[in-house]
Amino acid sequence: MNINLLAVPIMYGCDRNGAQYGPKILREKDLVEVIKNQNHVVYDFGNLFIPSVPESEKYANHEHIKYLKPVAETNNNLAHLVYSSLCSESFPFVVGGDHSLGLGSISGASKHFENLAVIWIDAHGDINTPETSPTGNSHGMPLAAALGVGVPELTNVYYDGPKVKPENVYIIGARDLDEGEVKLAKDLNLNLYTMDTVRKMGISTVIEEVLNKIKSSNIDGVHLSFDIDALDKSLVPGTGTPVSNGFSFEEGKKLLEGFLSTGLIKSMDFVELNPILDNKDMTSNLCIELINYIFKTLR
Ligand SMILES: NC(=[NH2+])NCCC[C@H](N)C(=O)O
Ligand SMILES: [Mn+2]
Ligand SMILES: [Mn+2]
Repeated sequence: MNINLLAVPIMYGCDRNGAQYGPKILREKDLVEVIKNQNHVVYDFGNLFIPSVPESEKYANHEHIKYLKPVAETNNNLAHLVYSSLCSESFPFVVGGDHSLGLGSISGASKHFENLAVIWIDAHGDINTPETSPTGNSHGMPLAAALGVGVPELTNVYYDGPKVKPENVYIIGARDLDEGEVKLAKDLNLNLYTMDTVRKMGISTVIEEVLNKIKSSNIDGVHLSFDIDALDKSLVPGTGTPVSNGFSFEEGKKLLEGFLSTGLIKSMDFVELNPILDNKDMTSNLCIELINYIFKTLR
């Protein structure tokens, strides 16, 4: 397959120094070679330009959302790269950076597809709004913004209005949802498979159910957004918001393969590696292993 490697070294969405170095360390660990060795052609687009804004201007654009302007601008640029990749029949693999970039990916993919579905594998829902966010960090908001909920600067990224319908959103592995997120998921009737639900149903049944729903709803493209904090806290010290009771490495692989082997996934994010927080490269090494597996199973 042709793969467009889109690296987005952004940390404005998590406000935690280090997340911007995800692409750098993964490249040092032969990211490009790893993908090529799984029989893909890689077009490395280099690092997306991230505007530099001093910390003193964190709240210059909004009283509660940090770095709103550079986050919106970055997502706008990313969206166009994702859209262009899809137009040229290349698979956009977006490497973060923090999860605020999920908005740009979804926006680009949704311009290309008539009816897009989004699978969001994450310990978090990332469906906060300025009103519900406990932190003001926009990496907790991208999925809400893609659904059309939030400030116009985010909900109107790339083109005005919602990018994905609530019935086409699948959140898997959530175990740290804020109060307002639980409410929004309910109000919009999102397909929410919390970790508790996954444990009750079993991973295979969850995969099967999600795929059946997608196949029966005239979806023409699926975007998979993978936040490494979906994995258990003990496995990923190098991420900004780790949460216990997460997936094991084997479970993570099983989930990824379950979706990637179907041929339905047309674009993907891989986010939230923070090398500065890492413990002896344990997380970045695990990321490389996962990425190897992703491109081994991608159809
Ligand atoms: N992509 C992430 N790791 N998001 C974590 C979000 C944490 C929390 N819910 C917040 O809004 O700040
Ligand atoms: Mn996330
Ligand atoms: Mn997360």
